[in-house]
Amino acid sequence: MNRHYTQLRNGVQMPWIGLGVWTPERDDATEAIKQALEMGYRSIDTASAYENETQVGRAVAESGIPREDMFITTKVANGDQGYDSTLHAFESSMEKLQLDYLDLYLIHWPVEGKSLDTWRALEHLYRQKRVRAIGVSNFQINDLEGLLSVAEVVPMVNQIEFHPNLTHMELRVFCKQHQIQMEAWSPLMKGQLSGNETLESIASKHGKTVAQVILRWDIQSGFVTIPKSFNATRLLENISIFDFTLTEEEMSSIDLLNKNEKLPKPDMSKFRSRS
Ligand SMILES: NC(=O)C1=CN([C@@H]2O[C@H](COP(=O)(O)OP(=O)(O)OC[C@H]3O[C@@H](n4cnc5c(N)ncnc54)[C@H](OP(=O)(O)O)[C@@H]3O)[C@@H](O)[C@H]2O)C=CC1
Ligand SMILES: O=C1CO[C@H](CO)[C@@H](O)[C@@H]1O
Repeated sequence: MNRHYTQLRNGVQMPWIGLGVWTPERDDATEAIKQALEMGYRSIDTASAYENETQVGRAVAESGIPREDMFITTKVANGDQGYDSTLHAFESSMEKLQLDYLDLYLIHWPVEGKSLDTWRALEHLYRQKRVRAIGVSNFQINDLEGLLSVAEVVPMVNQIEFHPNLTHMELRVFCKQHQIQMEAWSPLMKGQLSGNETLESIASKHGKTVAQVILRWDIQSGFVTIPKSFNATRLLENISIFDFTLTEEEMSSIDLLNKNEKLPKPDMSKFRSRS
């Protein structure tokens, strides 16, 4: 059902939709991931900071799905940034994930004075073939310009907050120019989906839910999307988006909902050195 892939600039195939597994409550993700894999999900987005890489590793190992069919992403935490500490953090993540290679390794957030050294470590892991693709997260145009001025390997992915209230038009143009695949975090606005007449009317025209319309809009906008759900009904709902197409007019009317509005910031104390 979700065997739909985008091709990264180095030729690696990445599923258009994956499962996000961050929860503020630190709920156990193992059973939800297993259910998702049975339904056809093949891509999982975790991070060292989510403290659930062990659960991801267990669910993937117990699923019996061939390694080459899976696409696993994790991220280096802010407190681990720097060259040696990133290499160390990578090995720790791999052990928890029970993997000998990773599909995508991201810098979780830009950290001033550290991210360029972190990037050199990611380039090293990429050259050593420990990682099939490397990228960044939460990088704005100025962060990317700084990185691109020194990078030997151009980032393949930039994972950012993206939903109908926050559409990053300029960043999208920049990433497209540099063949950096955009990826949407919190695509479902953390579940705050009701009360928007435009989205509700498009959903009812297609016989789909508002969540499905937003996820379809993501991929038609060229964004890989990683909605989180630990509920069987919603897990299935979220990957059932390949049997309809939004018109150009519908796409534009969703683009016009943009308010440049970020979701409220959660408690960042778990994210160590992020100030
Ligand atoms: N790089 C970064 O800095 C960040 C990355 N991320 C990544 O992105 C992923 C997704 O973002 P996240 O912040 O979790 O938020 P999402 O926008 O994916 O929303 C998740 C919430 O929406 C609910 N939900 C899921 N599907 C539906 C549906 N079909 N209808 C109604 N409600 C639904 C979920 O509840 P339920 O589980 O009960 O279904 C959950 O409460 C994260 O899990 C993480 O992997 C997130 C934030 C930052
Ligand atoms: O990855 C993450 C999980 O979600 C948090 C809340 O949106 C983010 O701040 C963090 O970067």
